[in-house]
Amino acid sequence: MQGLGNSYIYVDGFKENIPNEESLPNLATEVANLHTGIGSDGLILILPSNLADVRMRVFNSDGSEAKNCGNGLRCVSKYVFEHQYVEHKHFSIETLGGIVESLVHLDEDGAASEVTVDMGVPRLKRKDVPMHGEGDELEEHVIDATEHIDGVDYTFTAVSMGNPHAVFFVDSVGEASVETVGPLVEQAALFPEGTNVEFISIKNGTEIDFAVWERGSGMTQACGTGACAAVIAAVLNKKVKKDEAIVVHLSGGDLTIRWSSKDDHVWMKGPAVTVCTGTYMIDG
Ligand SMILES: N[C@H](CCC[C@H](N)C(=O)O)C(=O)O
Repeated sequence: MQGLGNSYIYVDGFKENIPNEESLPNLATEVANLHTGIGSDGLILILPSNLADVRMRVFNSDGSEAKNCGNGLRCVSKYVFEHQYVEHKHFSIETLGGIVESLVHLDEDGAASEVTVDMGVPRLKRKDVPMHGEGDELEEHVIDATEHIDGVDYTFTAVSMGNPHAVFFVDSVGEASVETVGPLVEQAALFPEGTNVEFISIKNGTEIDFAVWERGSGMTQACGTGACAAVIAAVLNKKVKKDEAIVVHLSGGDLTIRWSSKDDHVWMKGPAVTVCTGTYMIDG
């Protein structure tokens, strides 16, 4: 399945025997491989849950397990609704980053083509990103440029949506050095668990252009948690307003994000698409 081109191989843990724990990182890397596997940004497991209606586990293409995945949440929502694992259009999903609420929107054929996810409250304390450094409250941070980051001073805002994000403001997303600055920030010592890296430019009060270098997967077409982090960072830096429905233009398409001042929750709305189903022969 894919959400705005951010594709994962989804395994239905209600039907399949999930391989043993230690084999999951390698399985993620294996199935994600375009040439010797299937080809995706990673692996997502759809599982029963004791805490919510269903549970989602996310593995990046490098095998690392992530605590949240916005595009994944929309596709898991579509899948569990259409497979009748949930009784209503509104249900909860357990992730390592917390429990979120999902609402599927049906098209004229009764398919769940769009999904709204209440992504919960963003985490803005340094220790919750997590990010090293002094002071608890996050304000705009300057990362010291070195010669291998073309010697330019970059500023970014760090936000957690259950997973870490460093959001950079650039004049033009098309000219951003995503493939050079992205991996350097992803692995910067500042972030003990690494980080996803977003590059955004503010088009106007309700639109943001967006590119992303994902932790553990590299350049992807879209990052749902990253789009949420982008809007949070834009509000914190007074470039857009809370409660406004902000359209984030990602490479793979648009997401609508709103940070509500009523409950401080972040809402994400966007598409979810089933590409194909099949059987994968695990080596050995
Ligand atoms: N690479 C992310 C996980 C996938 C997030 C992204 N695909 C999304 O849609 O939010 C991380 O390691 O935190």
